[in-house]
Amino acid sequence: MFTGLVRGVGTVERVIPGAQRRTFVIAYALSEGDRSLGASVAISGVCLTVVASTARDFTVEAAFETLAVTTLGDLRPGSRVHLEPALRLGDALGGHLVAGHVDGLARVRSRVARGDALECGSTCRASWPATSRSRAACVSTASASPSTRSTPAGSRSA
Ligand SMILES: Cc1nc2c(=O)[nH]c(=O)nc-2n(C[C@H](O)[C@H](O)[C@H](O)CO)c1C
Repeated sequence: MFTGLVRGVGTVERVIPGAQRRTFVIAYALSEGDRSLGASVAISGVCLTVVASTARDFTVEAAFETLAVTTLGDLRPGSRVHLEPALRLGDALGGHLVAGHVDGLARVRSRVARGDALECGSTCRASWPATSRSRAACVSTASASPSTRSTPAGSRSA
């Protein structure tokens, strides 16, 4: 589980294509506990598993289904990604509980600066789950750091 509060920005160093998945090497010094093999990390809001790590970078793999419903397939060497290690028992929640399981894509229709906040209007696809589908237009606001929290992380223009 995650809070949705971004803890850092990593840079994609390498993208390795595969038949059923894509591998990303991300430059970012996760703490030792957060980069152990099998640890979950939210990469721009998408929960992935660490499959290799060093003191300066770590590696994750996105399966074809993950690539189909997120923006991860757009990542190239040099792309920047939002990072959040998984919550541990006892951590302060801070934000809210987020699973990191992305449902689908939305198209951002508008971006309006409102003081410190950025209001984004987006259109959800009909294929979204019923709970989301009932809201044909979603509007989200973020009161801090508009550039990192303005749109649903991991979503791509539909
Ligand atoms: C823990 C985890 N690890 C991976 C992974 O290593 N690679 C992958 O492709 N998908 C993983 N997932 C599921 C994704 O979070 C999920 O497929 C996306 O959020 C899209 O729903 C999860 C939940």
